[in-house]
Amino acid sequence: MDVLISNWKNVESVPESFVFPPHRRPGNIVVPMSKDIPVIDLKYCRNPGVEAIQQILKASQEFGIFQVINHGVSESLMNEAMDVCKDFFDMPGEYKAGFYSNDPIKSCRLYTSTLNYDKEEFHYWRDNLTHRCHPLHEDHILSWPDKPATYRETVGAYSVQIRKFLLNILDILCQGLGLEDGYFEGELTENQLMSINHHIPCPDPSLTLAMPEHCDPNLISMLQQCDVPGLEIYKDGQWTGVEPIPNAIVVIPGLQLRVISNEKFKSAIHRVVTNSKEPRTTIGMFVIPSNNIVIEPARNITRDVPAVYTSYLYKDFFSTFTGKGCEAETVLKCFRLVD
Ligand SMILES: O=C(O)CCC(=O)C(=O)O
Ligand SMILES: [Fe+2]
Repeated sequence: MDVLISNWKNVESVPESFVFPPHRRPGNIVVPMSKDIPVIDLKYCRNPGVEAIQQILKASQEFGIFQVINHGVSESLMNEAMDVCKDFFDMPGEYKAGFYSNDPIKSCRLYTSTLNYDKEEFHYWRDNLTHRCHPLHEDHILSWPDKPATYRETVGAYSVQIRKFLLNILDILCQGLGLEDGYFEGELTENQLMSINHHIPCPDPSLTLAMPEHCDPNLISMLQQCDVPGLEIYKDGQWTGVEPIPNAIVVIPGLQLRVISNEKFKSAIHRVVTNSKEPRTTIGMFVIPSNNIVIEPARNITRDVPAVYTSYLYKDFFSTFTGKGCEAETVLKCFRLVD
């Protein structure tokens, strides 16, 4: 069978290599949609009011995830970006094969499950296309799909608008934490990856997952869900769904924000489940520090309270993260100063 699940047709049962051991299966439990995850209305503001700032801070403290509406990113551009991403996964297998790679160094790679496909015990029900998209160097753009024909133009414009949006959110968090102006400018936000997930309908969603339980290891992430649910967060001992709201942007502060905020902020534990009816496509954008930047609890915060974490290089955090099976608490423990 073809490795890429987006090439599979008429799938009648879950192949054995995608069936999880019983204790890791999502099972048949119906997970309700969360009524609590904050939905923050920015009313198209470049300079959001005090109320929105307070809401974003509170959401970062209590949930480590929130949704934003009226965010200023063009709705038609969001729809066009989703369309070109879906169209890419609908392209013939021979075209997509040119992008297939499990090499994390490659600036554009298409793979199934995880980059560890060859060694992992069981596979996740997803295909993923990841590529760099900041700065918009021609070298990067030339590595992106050239089909559908509008992919590069649309995704280029989308990357720029989403970056503006995420930097604006970081400015708000910077003010809210009382950090010096421009704290997140430069190397802390040097890289940006676009990560498109595609899941075909799964004949038995109780047996497998589309993405494992995880926290995002980077600085901050955004997600554009399509209208098909699947994203869930783990809070207060249970899983709840993140409702797909048309044109909303989901924001997840990453583990680096948890460290920089000295544990004031959370980074939501999340996973993705499959469904048997419809394909699901989502676009994620990850803002990532440069490898050699020092990450530490912000000094403006640790003037008054003890630092919870030691200083480290981002690359050391990231290699520990992948080395420890992407298990957030285990990794954070390696850099903790206090229990
Ligand atoms: O596709 C989703 O809804 C979530 C994706 C995600 O969590 C990730 O790519 O890190
Ligand atoms: Fe994630």
